[in-house]
Amino acid sequence: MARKKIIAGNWKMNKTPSEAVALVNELKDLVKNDEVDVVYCVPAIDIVPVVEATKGTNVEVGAENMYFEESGAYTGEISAAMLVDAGVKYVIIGHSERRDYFKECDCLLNKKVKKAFEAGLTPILCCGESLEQREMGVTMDWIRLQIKSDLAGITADQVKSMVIAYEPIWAIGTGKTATSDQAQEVCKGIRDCVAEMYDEATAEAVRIQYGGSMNAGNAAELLAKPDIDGGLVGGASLKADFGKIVNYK
Ligand SMILES: O=C(CO)COP(=O)(O)O
Repeated sequence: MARKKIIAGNWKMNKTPSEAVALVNELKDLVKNDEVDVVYCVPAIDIVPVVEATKGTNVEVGAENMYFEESGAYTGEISAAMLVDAGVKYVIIGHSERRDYFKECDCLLNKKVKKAFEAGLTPILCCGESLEQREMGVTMDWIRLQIKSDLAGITADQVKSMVIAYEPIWAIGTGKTATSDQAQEVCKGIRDCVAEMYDEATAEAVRIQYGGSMNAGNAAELLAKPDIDGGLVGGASLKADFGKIVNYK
């Protein structure tokens, strides 16, 4: 069965609650497309108003992060149960900005992935290499390590339902997109890794996005590749361009 494309915006630390609602309303008609899944991953404080503003539309809401503990004394953190209760369906886990600036390691991310599934959220697990790693020729070794650690103990059925985002760090926010061939090669490598860890059926089902300077101009070429099942879009998700990415065909 063909995998349905999933185009997700990652708003990062942008948009106040009132700006968020204004953006949702601005994009409402532009992002209509029932052939793809459309997701807005928004800052925690924007979740409640964005869930409200997207009611009755084709857009689902995601979080950009969460903590793995159930509840308790974890000042500043947000639990999976809070996200679910607020109407969130997806959660980004292990974005390179969190791995880098907030020192999130694979053992923590594995706990977050487990908790997300336990709560009924769909994880969007990010992986990707630095420029130095690419130049050293260890891109796939590094990504395989990330995936194997972050998915430890996760079942085949869970993996079938999740999303993996390949985001080369050197392409994030730099305007320097991976070529569609480079992106395809790694997305295929990720699928092969899933096949090895689980089986062919799981590898065929899991959706793999590309992220890194995706925009209205390059989306169609990237999304035409056989192993690229969608995009995780940063900068271009904050403007009308996002509608063009969703309607890339
Ligand atoms: O990090 C990204 C999405 O998670 C990509 O960001 P840009 O699209 O701004 O490069």
